[in-house]
Amino acid sequence: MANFLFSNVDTVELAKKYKTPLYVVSEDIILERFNEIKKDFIEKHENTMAVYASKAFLTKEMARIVKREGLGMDVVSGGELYTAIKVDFPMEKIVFHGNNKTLDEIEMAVKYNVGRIVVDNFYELELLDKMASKYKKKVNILFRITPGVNSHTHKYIRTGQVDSKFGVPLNENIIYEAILKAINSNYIELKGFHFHIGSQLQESETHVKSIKVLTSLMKEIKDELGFITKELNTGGGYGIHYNGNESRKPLSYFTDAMMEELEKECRKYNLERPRVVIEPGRWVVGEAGITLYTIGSIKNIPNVRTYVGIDGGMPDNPRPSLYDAQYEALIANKVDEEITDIVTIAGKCCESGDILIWDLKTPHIEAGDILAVLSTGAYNYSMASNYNRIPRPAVVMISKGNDRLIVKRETYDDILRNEI
Ligand SMILES: Cc1ncc(COP(=O)(O)O)c(C=O)c1O
Ligand SMILES: N[C@@H](CCCC[NH3+])C(=O)O
Repeated sequence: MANFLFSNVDTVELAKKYKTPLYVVSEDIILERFNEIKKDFIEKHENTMAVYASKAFLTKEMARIVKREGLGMDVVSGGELYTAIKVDFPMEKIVFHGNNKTLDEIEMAVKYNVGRIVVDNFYELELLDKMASKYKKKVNILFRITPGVNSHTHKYIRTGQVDSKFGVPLNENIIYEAILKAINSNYIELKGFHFHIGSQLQESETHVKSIKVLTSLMKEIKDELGFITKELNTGGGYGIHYNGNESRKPLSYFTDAMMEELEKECRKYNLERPRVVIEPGRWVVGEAGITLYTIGSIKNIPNVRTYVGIDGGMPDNPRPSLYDAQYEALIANKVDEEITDIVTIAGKCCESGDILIWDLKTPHIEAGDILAVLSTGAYNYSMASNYNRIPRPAVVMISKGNDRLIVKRETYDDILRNEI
């Protein structure tokens, strides 16, 4: 009987050693992605920078890897920033996002001198101006702009359309006012703009359209306000393979298309090409992670369906119930067995919607088999909860055939830790 090897490590042995459910993350795959970013974006195009969108997957060890590899990091909360602070991440390489940063978060950003604060609205601009003046520091900002393009992805992970909670709307009066306020502040240095149009995108079309929109804005505000855009942060959003036809395209499929459009438009408008920043999250870690579960109860409803129960589900992977996300999976201890059955993988929560995979083709399954769900590296650990008071799984990182624990499995006492 053959076992499933993930990044050259026997996953059944990992399940035995660390128990299940278990997140397994391959440092080898993460490094392949970082190397592709360096070779095909940073070194290929001058005056560029890449920041890893830490919301996809962040632990102290992940932050150390990003730091060691020399990339920047996008954070979206005090908690993500705190993780970076705890590993002495270079603060000038931090980009701080968020549509409603709290005063405490703004203070943290100013105090620790984060490299860029991406300002989402006027309210934030005012709070930031006051905070920077209190600390007598000049802060570097970008404005997040909603470019008004519709991306083809689930509506909950679309962000660039006109009707979005994120960013400054593409409205002349609003944008001019924002820019003038920033320019006239003694404590704010406006470097340029940011857009992020959505996540798990399969085509570069909306990125390219957004570049068109932003360059036209850059031209207009240069003419009208004399403001020169020095930096353009183009967000992330590059898709990966989960299931069916979805694929992870080479990074350059997106970045070359954007750079080409940007250079063309800058020539057309006689603008100097700004520094370009990218912020991939899912593309870096999505396929670098899998989740291992142990199979327990099996319920066969004759002529209807077979439900296969696992020891995790919605709390460690909320994506199927949130976005109808579809995953591929296999029986890790039976990879060479003939596929004979079609089953539905059910999580253990008290929710009918806690189904991880509908109609998965498998060999004959028995209790005790190990299920490996693929492409769970992004937005699984980071979105995990303790629903039904289920402890969060451990995270194991594998590198060059070796495994190491990077996050301990939660205990019941961890769940009760803050309770009085
Ligand atoms: C501002 C910003 N940058 C980067 C990302 C990373 O997105 P993705 O994981 O799709 O690359 C997100 C999340 O969608 C985001 O909101
Ligand atoms: N959490 C989402 C992605 C959100 C992207 C962040 N702006 C997902 O799992 O697909």
